Amino acid sequence: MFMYPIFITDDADAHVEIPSLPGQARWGVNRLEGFLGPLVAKGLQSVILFGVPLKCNKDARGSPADDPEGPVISAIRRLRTLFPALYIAADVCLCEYTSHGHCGLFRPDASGTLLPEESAARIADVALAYAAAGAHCVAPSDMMDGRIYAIKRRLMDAGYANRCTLMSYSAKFASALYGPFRDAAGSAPAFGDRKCYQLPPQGKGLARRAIKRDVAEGADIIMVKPALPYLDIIQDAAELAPDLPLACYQVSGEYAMIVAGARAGVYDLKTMAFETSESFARAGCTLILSYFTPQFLDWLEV
Ligand SMILES: NCc1[nH]cc(CCC(=O)O)c1CC(=O)O
Ligand SMILES: [Zn+2]
Ligand SMILES: [Zn+2]
Repeated sequence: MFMYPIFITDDADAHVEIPSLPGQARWGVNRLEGFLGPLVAKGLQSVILFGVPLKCNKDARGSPADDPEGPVISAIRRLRTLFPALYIAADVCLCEYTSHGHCGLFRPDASGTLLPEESAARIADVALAYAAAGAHCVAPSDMMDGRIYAIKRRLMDAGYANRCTLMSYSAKFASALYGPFRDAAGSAPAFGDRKCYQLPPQGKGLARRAIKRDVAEGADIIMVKPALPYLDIIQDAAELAPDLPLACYQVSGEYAMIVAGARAGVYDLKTMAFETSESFARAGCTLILSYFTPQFLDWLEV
């Protein structure tokens, strides 16, 4: 049930710890064999890749996102060769690659308005590039309207729709819990926030509509993010999309909070990691994106 989020940077030999995300690091492609080999031997089934470009030239269109020599495409290719049985998902977004740090494209006239159709088309280009590189799953986290249909259409037209799963971050809330991730990925917005395209925490109806819309647009997996504060939304998604796998993302801030609480003696780390994961399963999840995945491989002794 566990999918492990990993950060791939564009320095091929890098292994740099992320202070705000204890135990997690940014990895270069040359380090992936040593990093993941022991985990695959212990039963690791799947990963989701996040690109952390530090050397590239970011621009308004997020051009480095689908650079064939970029970290994500290089990592997909390398992992397919190294670990043929590993399921490889790739997060698809522009914020790590845009000069403004936002997840979509802006109207060029300084009005600060996003361009939903152009953004969805650009996201679809990036998703197709990851699918063509060998990703088993593409997971758009940008939240631009219409992106699921745009990606599905593009994958179908290029002959990849039956080879690449489309996992939608359907109910992604504008959360305070993404801080460590933005630190890790260098993707904090240069101005403003993401409240125009991520859901407000009180928006239960909006989340339900977003889930139904993504099912109708062709999503193969629905995701809810963050996880613990949104168990009701997970339960709603299980009801609204009963025939699709349901994922949740226990995000960076949730992970950091659990680790910090354990260090402060509030609870035992392992007990708390199990309790939260069991609550996701109870609410209806069949897939959990978790930074605890390597520890679960030990704890569960698969
Ligand atoms: N497209 C950005 C993205 N993709 C995954 C996360 C968060 C993951 C985490 O916190 O672990 C974010 C952060 C954001 O929306 O600002
Ligand atoms: Zn983004
Ligand atoms: Zn706004």
